[in-house]
Amino acid sequence: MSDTLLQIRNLEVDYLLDKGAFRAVKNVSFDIGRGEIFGLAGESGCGKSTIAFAITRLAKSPAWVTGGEILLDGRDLLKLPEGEMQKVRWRRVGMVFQSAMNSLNPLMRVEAQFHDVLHRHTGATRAQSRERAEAMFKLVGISTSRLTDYPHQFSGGMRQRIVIAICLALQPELIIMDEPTTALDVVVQREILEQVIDLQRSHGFSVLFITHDLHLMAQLCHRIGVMLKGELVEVGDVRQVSHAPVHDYTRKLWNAIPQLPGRRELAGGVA
Ligand SMILES: Nc1ncnc2c1ncn2[C@@H]1O[C@H](COP(=O)(O)OP(=O)(O)OP(=O)(O)O)[C@@H](O)[C@H]1O
Repeated sequence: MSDTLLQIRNLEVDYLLDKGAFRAVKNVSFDIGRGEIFGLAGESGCGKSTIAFAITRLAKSPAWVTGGEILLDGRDLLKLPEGEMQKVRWRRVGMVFQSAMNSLNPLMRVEAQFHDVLHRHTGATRAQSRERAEAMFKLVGISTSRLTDYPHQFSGGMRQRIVIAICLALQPELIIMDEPTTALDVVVQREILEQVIDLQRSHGFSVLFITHDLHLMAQLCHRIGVMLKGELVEVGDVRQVSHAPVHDYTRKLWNAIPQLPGRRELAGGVA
């Protein structure tokens, strides 16, 4: 088994608009290793979410993948029949999106939502789902007595933890987190992300972490890719990208972060 879990090769994604095709992702290539937290940074509209949707093949019209490969353990996801791809989604590649809190069904008790996902993907019985749901609730720090509650009975932060718990219940090898906590206040954001990192360390899954918050990204990720207008302009380990950025745009991104008193400026990056 290779150390590389996901290989994105020369990915190109267009949005087919009335006025012609708009290329949102241009010849992008990067790898994510097993157990690696890979961050994708860049200003709004540079194509980060388009890549996340392409990996999961959840991109909807007018998005169109026009070129490249997305290899998961060497198999090109872009070539899988939809039925096979459904088995990959959640089971091997979990997703926590910005709007994840809203992805819970308001009319179903949380326990039933665990069962729904677990039964569909693993054929779990109700008792097995309950057991798994309890274990996951403990992991994300919510009392198991609340499994019978409805989503509206939880705070925003708790709902996001629940989505993460459901995602983890299937033990995916890769979790894509696209602005997973942006809608939450900073304290809750940090708490949740610290928890995800703890879980990542104990469970060893890989993470593709997408956020505007470069500072947070530098704290959480092993490697970072920086995007500009659909192109990946720099990829490197977190120390290199933050302390010795090669691309001018990466330097600009760092310099755009408000400096804390006493912070050193290093080669255009921050220390
Ligand atoms: N449904 C769509 N139709 C047309 N263009 C789109 C559509 N969705 C995204 N785009 C365009 O594709 C480009 C990439 O968008 P994308 O959402 O991937 O960027 P992003 O880096 O994730 O931004 P953000 O950080 O704001 O979420 C942008 O120029 C955007 O306007």
